Amino acid sequence: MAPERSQETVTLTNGSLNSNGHYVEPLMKHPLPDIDRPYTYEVIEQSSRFLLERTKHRPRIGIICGSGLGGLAELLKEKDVFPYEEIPNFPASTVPGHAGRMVIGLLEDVPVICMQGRFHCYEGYALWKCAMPVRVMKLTGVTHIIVTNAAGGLNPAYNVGDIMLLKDHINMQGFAGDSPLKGRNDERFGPRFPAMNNSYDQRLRQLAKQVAKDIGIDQYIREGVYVMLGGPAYETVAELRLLRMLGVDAVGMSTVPEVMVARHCGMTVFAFSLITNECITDYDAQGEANHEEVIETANKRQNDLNLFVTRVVSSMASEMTSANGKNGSVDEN
Ligand SMILES: O=P(O)(O)O[C@@H]1C[C@H](O)[C@@H](CO)O1
Ligand code: HPA
Repeated sequence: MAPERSQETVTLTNGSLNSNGHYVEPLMKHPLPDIDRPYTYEVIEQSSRFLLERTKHRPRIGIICGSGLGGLAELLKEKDVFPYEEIPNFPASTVPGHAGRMVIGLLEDVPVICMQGRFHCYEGYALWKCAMPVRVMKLTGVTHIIVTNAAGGLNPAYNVGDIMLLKDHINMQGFAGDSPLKGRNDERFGPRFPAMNNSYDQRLRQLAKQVAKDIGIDQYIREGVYVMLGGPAYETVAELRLLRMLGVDAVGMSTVPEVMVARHCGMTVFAFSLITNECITDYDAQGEANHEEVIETANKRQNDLNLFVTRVVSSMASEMTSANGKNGSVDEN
């Protein structure tokens, strides 16, 4: 519609015309476009309050379930289940193998909050939005987070079905100037310039290795470096060869934003990749990476992984109890 010139100023969608008919930019409250403007503390608080008002549990341990690994949430007892579409400010989960629910309950007798399905940037979400549930967990009382994913094995010594404990990651998006921590920083979450070395807690890795030994799956345990690429396409041979030269052991499409946000707000992090497929680094190979294989491997390894995570959570809760007299629940404060 043509603007009305006879008025002093005329409002357009993004700005206005002044009395001389010149377009005037709208006053920007913040110099960043929406995609780089993360939810405020108050918005995150609204989501966490929604959960706290609807569950009696007060977990200090959070779990993010990767592709095909959401079966763990089914094991929770006395559980309260919240589909993402019911939680204020939550995005929708759109990927097969990601149920899209927050489940809060008891794993054995330890209270946990479990994301049954996560958000990926290839679904169209900004990195901060992919990781926003971590801040929601933080404000519900979570201090320790277990992040899991399905990943392609790039280290030639790895086999499909292995469990790689993350000792580090490469934040490839960061190389290109993107970050889940981009935009205005709220010190209530954490500092403007957080350190990222020692992101993957050494003690929890030791504990997990001991658990793997105790339950007889230590032959599958590896320790390595994970890289997140944007996806959704799997990698080319040349890309994989480059990543291997950079020291990458496993390739995926998630986890790094969540871990960065968790570390920013002071959480202790344990993360592992289930190696669901072998990365193809040979031009003559006939096979192709595909999501069906990823889900199939995850299903095959489900029982071992469920037991592994259950025991890791029990051991973590025992250590938290002996450290400060709390059993993994903020109830006990
Ligand atoms: O959510 P995760 O990282 O476990 O899922 C991986 C990465 C892609 O979403 C998908 C590719 O098959 O699996
Ligand atoms: N590449 C990237 N992401 C993945 C893979 C892979 O081979 N497998 C599971 N997620």
